[in-house]
Amino acid sequence: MDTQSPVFREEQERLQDTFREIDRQRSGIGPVYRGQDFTEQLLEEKREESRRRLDLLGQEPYFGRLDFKEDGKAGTLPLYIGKRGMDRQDTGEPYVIDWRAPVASLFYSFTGGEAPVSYDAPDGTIQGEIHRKRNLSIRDRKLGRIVDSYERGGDNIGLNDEFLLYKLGDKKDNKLRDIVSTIQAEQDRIIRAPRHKALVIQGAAGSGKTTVALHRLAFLLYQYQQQIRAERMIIFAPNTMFLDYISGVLPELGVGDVKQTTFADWALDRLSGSVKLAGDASGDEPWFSLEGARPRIDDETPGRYKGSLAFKALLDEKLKRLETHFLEPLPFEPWEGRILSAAQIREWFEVEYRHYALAPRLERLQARINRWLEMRLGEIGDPKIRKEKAKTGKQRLRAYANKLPKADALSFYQRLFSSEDAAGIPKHIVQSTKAYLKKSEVRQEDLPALVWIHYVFNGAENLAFDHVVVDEAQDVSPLQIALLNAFMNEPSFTILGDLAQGIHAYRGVQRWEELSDVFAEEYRSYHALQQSYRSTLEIIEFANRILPHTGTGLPPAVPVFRSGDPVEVAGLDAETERLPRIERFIRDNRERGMQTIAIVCRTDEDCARLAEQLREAGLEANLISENQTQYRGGLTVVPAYLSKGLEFDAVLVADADDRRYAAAPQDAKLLYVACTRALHRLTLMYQGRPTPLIAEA
Ligand SMILES: Nc1ncnc2c1ncn2[C@@H]1O[C@H](COP(=O)(O)OP(=O)(O)OP(=O)(O)O)[C@@H](O)[C@H]1O
Repeated sequence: MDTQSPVFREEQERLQDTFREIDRQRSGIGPVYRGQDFTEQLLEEKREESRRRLDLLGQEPYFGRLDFKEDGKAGTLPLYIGKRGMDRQDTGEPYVIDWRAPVASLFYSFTGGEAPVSYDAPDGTIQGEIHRKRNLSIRDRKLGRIVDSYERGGDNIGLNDEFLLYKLGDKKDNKLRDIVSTIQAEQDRIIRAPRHKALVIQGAAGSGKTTVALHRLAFLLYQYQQQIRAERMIIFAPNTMFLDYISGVLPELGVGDVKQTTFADWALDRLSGSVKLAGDASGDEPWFSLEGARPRIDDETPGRYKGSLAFKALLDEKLKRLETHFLEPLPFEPWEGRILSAAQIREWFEVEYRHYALAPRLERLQARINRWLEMRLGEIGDPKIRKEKAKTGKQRLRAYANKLPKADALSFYQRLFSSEDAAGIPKHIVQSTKAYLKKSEVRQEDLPALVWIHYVFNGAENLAFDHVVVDEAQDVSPLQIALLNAFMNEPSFTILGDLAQGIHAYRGVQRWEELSDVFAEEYRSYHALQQSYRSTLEIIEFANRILPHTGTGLPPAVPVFRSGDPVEVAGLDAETERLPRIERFIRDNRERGMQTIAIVCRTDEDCARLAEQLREAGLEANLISENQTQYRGGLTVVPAYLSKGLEFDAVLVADADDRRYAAAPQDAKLLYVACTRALHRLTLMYQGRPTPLIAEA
């Protein structure tokens, strides 16, 4: 829009006025209080929160304007919508509206037309009509672009997507960003879904699943301020590098303190160091290496079996049996002639303490026997005899305690896999598991069961979550979800993933019902996101060719109409051409302003070799490996299986030949992941025969 136009000038004035209001309020808060007065300290927390809010507003006060005419009221009200809200100090009128406020939902749900609209306010439904929807971009305190995506009575053709396309055309750095200014209606429905639901979201690659889940956390914190606390929300993601990549979004939305972890780290924490992971703990190796036939995946694949509800049922049955026969009480005889009967011990354990989980019950029992002993000692008048008896009594109590069974998750698990007890578990799983359990080592696939047993033994240690986000949920198991649900009073989940990217299908789910079966009917809520925002039309259409080979039966992703360069598939005549071609790809894309460039190889070894070759050629690349904790952006060399969740301006899939990506669902999923990482430019390179997965139908 022309910067000289009356509309631009009007918005410019509004913006200046907003900055004046922000500055006024900011200076009204006063300096930071550092004294000892308790009331002042409490007030300071509130003042600090206001400072943070005003700082955020100061960077970009708002991004949208909606002119709303409420039924029964005179005049149209321009509502300015921002990441945080602000009322005018003098009149108390809302001046900027928080994007999470009920009325702001109109900004997202409205997609055009003159029909009446409504939103749910705390006092009931409010109806009215929209007269204008405007996007405003503000950077460095300056008004940039103004795009009207709707004007009542106007022709409104083709305007709707303009601002979105402008945003999607941006180049990426090393962090995921918030999308508050362009949240789409289908995404908004998920973000604003009620709290007590287990939302399962199947979303195409690039449909905004991760972003939407993070916005949902910000929404829940706003909407349920009294019931939900950030530090009782938790995000589970596949690895620490991914957590680093998404770590910018919540602070941008003004949300702090949400726990972010991987399931393995969380599980190991629960088990407080009582188990050791085997060297090959992930057990991923056979599934990603190229050598030999890749194993078949079914319900008896170890990772899938150990994460199944069938295995949980077996555990529960054995745990129940253990509980009923847990204690065969023996009488306790602290010294000759003094006996605490087995019946009394049983009574304490089975009746008095029955409400406790096994481990705290045992602790209470021991403390009770100790108290009984102290009382008996107190009855002895002669101090000398008392001292003698105390000595023997304590010794015998220690010996007695040693004989009591232990409520220890690893021992129980080891016993379960010892031959006679293992009935019901497929033989090949028993054999392979027994081998490493003997060395007191476990694998990641054992962690859900171990934490489950630990939970049954110990209770939920007050660890109730208010909300749980599980990202890349196609790789998690029903037992994991059931376990997390046990740490919550009522289900409140956002579970998101894409079965077509299920490259860990040997431990994940094949159908979403496997996860939603964990919840009662009234909590289940399934959503599908098909529109993909990340990549150009050309890249999405190309990736859609691979999709049918994944065996998931998922429909093709729907592109936003953002056109770019065609996808390039380059055949090489000789190995000597490979490195120069890769170097050229990097150079070309840098010249064209691409900030993040990834070369995706099939295996870790392929990546290590290429990164070394690039280094020798003077190109320093970040080589991504399994234990990476940070994603740095720039030039990256990454194995396909670790590229999941990330995105890059330009992607080169090196070695897209028929050996590395054969006609098999697992390979198709890997290639699909690799190709869908690209925002603007995608090239595939191969020697020999190209992968059959990209053949045109
Ligand atoms: N409504 C939107 N407006 C602008 N950008 C969006 C929108 N929705 C998603 N995006 C962008 O699309 C890209 C993909 O988002 P995100 O990584 O959250 O998707 P995803 O579904 O989790 O992807 P994948 O499964 O492929 O990892 C991001 O760059 C995100 O900012």
